[in-house]
Amino acid sequence: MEGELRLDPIKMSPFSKAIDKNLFKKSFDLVAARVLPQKVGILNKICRKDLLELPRVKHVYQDEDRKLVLLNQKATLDGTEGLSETTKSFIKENNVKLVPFKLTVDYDYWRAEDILDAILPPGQKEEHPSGFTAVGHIAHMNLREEWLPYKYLIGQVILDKNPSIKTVVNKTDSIDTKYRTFQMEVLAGDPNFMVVQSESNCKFRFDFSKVYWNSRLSTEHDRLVSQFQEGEAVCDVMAGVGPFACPAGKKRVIVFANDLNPSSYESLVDNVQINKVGDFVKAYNQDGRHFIRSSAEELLRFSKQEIIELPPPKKLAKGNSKDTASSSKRVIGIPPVFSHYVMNLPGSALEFLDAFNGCYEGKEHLFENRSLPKVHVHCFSRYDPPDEDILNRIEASMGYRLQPEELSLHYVRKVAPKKDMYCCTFILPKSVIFGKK
Ligand SMILES: C[S@@+](CC[C@H](N)C(=O)[O-])C[C@H]1O[C@@H](n2cnc3c(N)ncnc32)[C@H](O)[C@@H]1O
Repeated sequence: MEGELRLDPIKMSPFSKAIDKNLFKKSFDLVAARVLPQKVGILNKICRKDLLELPRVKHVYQDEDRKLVLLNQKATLDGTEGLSETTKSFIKENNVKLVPFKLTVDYDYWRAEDILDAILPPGQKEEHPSGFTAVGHIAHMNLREEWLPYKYLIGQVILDKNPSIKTVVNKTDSIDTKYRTFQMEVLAGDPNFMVVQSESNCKFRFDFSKVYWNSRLSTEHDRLVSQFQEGEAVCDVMAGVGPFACPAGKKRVIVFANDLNPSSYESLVDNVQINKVGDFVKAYNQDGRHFIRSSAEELLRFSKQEIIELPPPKKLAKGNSKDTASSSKRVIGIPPVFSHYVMNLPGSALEFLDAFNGCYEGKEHLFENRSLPKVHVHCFSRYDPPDEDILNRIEASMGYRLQPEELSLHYVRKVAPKKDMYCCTFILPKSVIFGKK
């Protein structure tokens, strides 16, 4: 047990739902130096290298009017072995008494990895399944086939060892549903899927069993939001519960955020309110293809208004005069056209690009002093490099061949061994958006 305490294998029946915690109570025979309290400091200093050093185990205990200082696990009771000459001399010169000490640890002491190593069958220990993704209070696991017989035990260990986790779920199918949600089974804890998750300085509340959420996309959310400027308008075609829309709204970007899943839409509306971005983010529940077309008209109508942003109530009270209130209010104009389209539905978003054909037909004048909109469309590709594959798919859908230099590809993450996620950014060609519908 050098450096750490170890658990021997513990036999537990697979499929059992409860862990017998008594099986994890273990005692270890050690040697302690019994000294006057005032000697502990000097002993700690001089014999430092020979003291017990174990994570999460204290090495000094009270024993009536004396202190017991635990020595390393190799030290023998007669003090002849396992100790350096310096420590031996200190013991001799100070007449230090060595006494036996039984160190007892229980289930609470062991880490999830220790417990799983002890209860799972040997041979596969290098990859014990203690990893999970946390979404609010939920630990989301994706257990491999061989661990399934032990799934409830694994769930219980994860629940016991992670104080912020109240529910442990395992994914039971692959994500290929319309709304990118997946079936899950509760392995341990409360069957409560309503979570609150923080990301990009915003709070998101949603039912994890009914909507799409992936904490691994937080960098991608931040990356795109950082490209949006105050006063620009963004069309988030597959917005989910708002991880692009809400942070963008906080930057005073005007966002039309849409999702086809009624549960996502419900949470989106809720999250807009929670994050106080209602002046900037409007939520919709439409099919993305339809939304690309309808939102252009809708924004044009909306741009006849302006957003008047009042200072927060506290500031008003401090200033204590109407003048201060009106001078610190901000008027933010709404642009008639979108500067960005975000389409994060990697399995099929490229196929929605045909909807841009003619979406600004007869509206060239709106772009007189403005840049054409940029599209940020996510996709998967099995090719390396993926450029040609993606250019072909864009052309097949949009009916326009982009030049390689017109397409900027950002690698987002590996989804499976031969499946990478990318974000393709390009400026919508004039002939597409001003052409015929
Ligand atoms: C991969 S999720 C991305 C959600 C969010 N943008 C994010 O980054 O977390 C894709 C979203 O597209 C929505 N969706 C699926 N089909 C759609 C469609 N035809 N039109 C609009 N949204 C759709 C799903 O409900 C889901 O919320």
